[in-house]
Amino acid sequence: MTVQDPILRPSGRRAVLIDGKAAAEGLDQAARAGALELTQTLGRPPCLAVVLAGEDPASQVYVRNKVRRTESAGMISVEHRLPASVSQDELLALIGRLNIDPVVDGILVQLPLPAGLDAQTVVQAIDPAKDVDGLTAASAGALVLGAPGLRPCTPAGCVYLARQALGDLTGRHVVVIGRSILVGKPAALLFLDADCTVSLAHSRTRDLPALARQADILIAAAGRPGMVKADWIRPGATVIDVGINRVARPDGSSALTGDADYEAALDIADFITPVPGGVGPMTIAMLLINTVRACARRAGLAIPASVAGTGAG
Ligand SMILES: NC(=O)C1=CN([C@@H]2O[C@H](COP(=O)(O)OP(=O)(O)OC[C@H]3O[C@@H](n4cnc5c(N)ncnc54)[C@H](OP(=O)(O)O)[C@@H]3O)[C@@H](O)[C@H]2O)C=CC1
Ligand SMILES: Nc1nc(=O)c2c([nH]1)NC[C@@H]1CN(c3ccc(C(=O)N[C@@H](CCC(=O)O)C(=O)O)cc3)C=[N+]21
Ligand SMILES: [Mg+2]
Repeated sequence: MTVQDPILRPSGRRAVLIDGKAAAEGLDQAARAGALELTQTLGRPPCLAVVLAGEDPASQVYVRNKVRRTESAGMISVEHRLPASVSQDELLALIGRLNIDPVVDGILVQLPLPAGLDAQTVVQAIDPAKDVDGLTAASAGALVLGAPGLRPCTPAGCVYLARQALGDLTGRHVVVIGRSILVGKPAALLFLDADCTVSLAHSRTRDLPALARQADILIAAAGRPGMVKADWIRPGATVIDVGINRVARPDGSSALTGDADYEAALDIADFITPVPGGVGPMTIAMLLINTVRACARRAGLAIPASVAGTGAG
């Protein structure tokens, strides 16, 4: 009898990649169909306003992608670029104008904000009806209560990809690493809503590798490249890697990498999301879906059938 390495999958089969880019393209098409329907009913397309303060290069890349995909889904994108020196009051005044602008359906304030600005104050100024990031107190409260509302995009993307790999998620143990307001905390609530058993881990969690090994679905959202080692993963688990880390390569160029030791994880997990091409594209897809939903709700119309089953909430 040969003794199997308890970690390595006996068959030697490698994990199946969950293709977030393909899933996101499907959702973009759904958003496009919904946007077209609303355009015909309302006589104007759904509109997303993106507020970008400062010059953070990563934020500029994301915002460019958001604008491009919003427009190719047949929606209007209005970009508001402000200098890093913008005052809190100027930013709040802009939010106030966007809140009362009848043709603006969604408002996204790109985070992080430059030093000196208080992100919570600015985000909480957004009209909850236009809160396509799902970050206002009203949206967070609706998520806790299980009431209808706009759900945070990245966590909604994680649930969507987990369902794509596994189907029904009932009873699965989900371990979320990271408790931020943007990702970890709402991800825990959304998986709870999907009838999973959820553990929410963070930097003070004791023996995180042992907890992670209990996960059927491991959500890595700590922002620590390569943190999730092979022996943190239960053989056959699903790994959803939210981390977006830019790391320097020996030749001086830079590469994008997630929070999992990806190459090693391929031998242990059954399903894994790559970085890039995993959760990242899904975040933008859910933003487009939320913009369609916000537009329909604001107009008192039913959510278009093409997007009704796609997002969360
Ligand atoms: N794919 C996408 O669309 C998106 C990707 N991201 C990426 O996801 C990652 C997380 O983002 P975000 O939530 O905003 O980050 P934050 O820095 O706001 O939060 C990180 C969380 O991870 C926890 N953490 C950090 N280090 C450890 C550790 N060693 N062990 C356990 N927990 C740890 C922190 O714990 P504590 O609270 O105790 O400090 C904190 O709760 C980043 O890489 C970010 O770039 C973010 C948004 C969207
Ligand atoms: N208010 C707010 N809402 C956000 O949702 C928000 C934010 N602020 N601040 C920053 C984070 C990060 N984020 C990403 C979105 C898309 C990709 C994405 O498309 N990534 C591509 C690669 C992009 C690249 O090459 O850099 C991929 O993973 O394949 C990544 C990360 C949204 N965030
Ligand atoms: Mg297996």
